[in-house]
Amino acid sequence: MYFYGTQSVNELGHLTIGGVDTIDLAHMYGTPLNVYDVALFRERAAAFKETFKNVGVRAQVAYASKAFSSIAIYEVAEQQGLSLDVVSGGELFTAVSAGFPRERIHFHGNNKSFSELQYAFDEKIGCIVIDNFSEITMVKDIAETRKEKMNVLIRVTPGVEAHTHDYITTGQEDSKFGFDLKNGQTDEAFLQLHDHPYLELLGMHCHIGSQIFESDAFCFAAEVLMKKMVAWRDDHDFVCTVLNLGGGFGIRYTEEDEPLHPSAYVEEMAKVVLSMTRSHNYPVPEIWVEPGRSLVGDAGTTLYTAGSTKEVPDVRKYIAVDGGMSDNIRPALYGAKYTAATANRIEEPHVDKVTLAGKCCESGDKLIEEAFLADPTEGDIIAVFCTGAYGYSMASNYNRLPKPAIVFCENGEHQLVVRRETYEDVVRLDIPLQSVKREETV
Ligand SMILES: Cc1ncc(COP(=O)(O)O)c(C=O)c1O
Ligand SMILES: N[C@@H](CCCC[NH3+])C(=O)O
Repeated sequence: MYFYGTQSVNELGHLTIGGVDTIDLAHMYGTPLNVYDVALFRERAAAFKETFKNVGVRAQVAYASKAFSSIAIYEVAEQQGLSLDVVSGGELFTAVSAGFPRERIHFHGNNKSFSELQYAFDEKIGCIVIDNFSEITMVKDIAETRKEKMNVLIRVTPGVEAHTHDYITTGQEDSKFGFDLKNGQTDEAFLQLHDHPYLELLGMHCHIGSQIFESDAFCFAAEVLMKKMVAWRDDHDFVCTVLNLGGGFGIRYTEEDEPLHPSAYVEEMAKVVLSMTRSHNYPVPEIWVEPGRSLVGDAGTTLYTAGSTKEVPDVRKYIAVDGGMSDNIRPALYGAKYTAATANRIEEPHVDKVTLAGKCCESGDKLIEEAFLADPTEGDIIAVFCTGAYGYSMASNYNRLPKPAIVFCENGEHQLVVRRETYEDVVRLDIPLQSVKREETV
């Protein structure tokens, strides 16, 4: 059994997280339940920050909160001295609701609306990462009308094809994100922004994709952007003070995954930046990174209750749980792989091969095609590991399933941080038919 972070086993043979018995949690809060190991999040955050300190560069580590956005996780991020990457008015509102320091909020997105951008100005956030030409027009318009300053970065697609699922690569030229580096769009964006009276161009941003293991791809992206920064200095006498290299650091979902320690990726990138600054006599920029998955992914575990089983003779045994693609779309969307365990008998041999199915009305709603569990039977609590990133944040009410509750565990204590949706929540936006007149039919 592979344990993440503070996971362990207690005297009852139950899985514990943050020193709390997961079976107690399942009984107290119900299932499906997302449980976060807060100490692991803190450890990861500290490791990123420590790495930059050791390498000797100024840095901001921004939590890419699309991975899991809630007021409580923003509060923990704040406590850890992280910055915050938000990608919508809704995430910004969550940050504001958490009282997150505005100057450490960075706003991303390939189609920010005028009102979202105005909201960013209202809140005087730290930086807008500009993605396209219409955004330049809008941001200039807002800044000039209000006569207000705003820091901006230019998002660039550096032409790096990282090895990951097609849906989560973003650094290649044919991407909906950012300005292309090779065809001149990035330079054009630079010319439109670099001497604006209200917009403070800090530098460049790139993010090559998600769940990437090879550090070469990150280092290559750093090199490509540094070269462009040097060219702007040489041609326009403009020095970038910030280089944002995004997130995307891969984590271990199953034993097939062999990531480096998350902070090792940033160490290598920082070294590339330092060596380029030395060889081009360039002032060392502040490096920003945006880890999402590598901060919260393995800190999250989902607890389900096992329900019906079905044997397809000589083919497989299905065991269904009380959630599925509604709380974790990743297996259905990306073919993502996970591991699981029978949390109430965690020490027994996990040798029974089953397909862990969800309860949604879709044949593709399988959480794990080949799960090895300890003789799973109805009523068992099944823990699916590593669900902390892009699980709850991509959850839906498909089949009108209420979204799960979320509990934080740390030092033997637990706290509900997102309550479970009720059936009333599920219909809260519905408006019953009232005034539509029907033609009388005879
Ligand atoms: C711009 C940007 N930054 C950071 C991230 C975080 O990525 P990850 O969760 O893989 O670290 C993403 C998502 O892929 C992103 O689009
Ligand atoms: N949602 C994706 C990652 C996309 C990251 C956002 N750019 C996943 O679950 O792996």
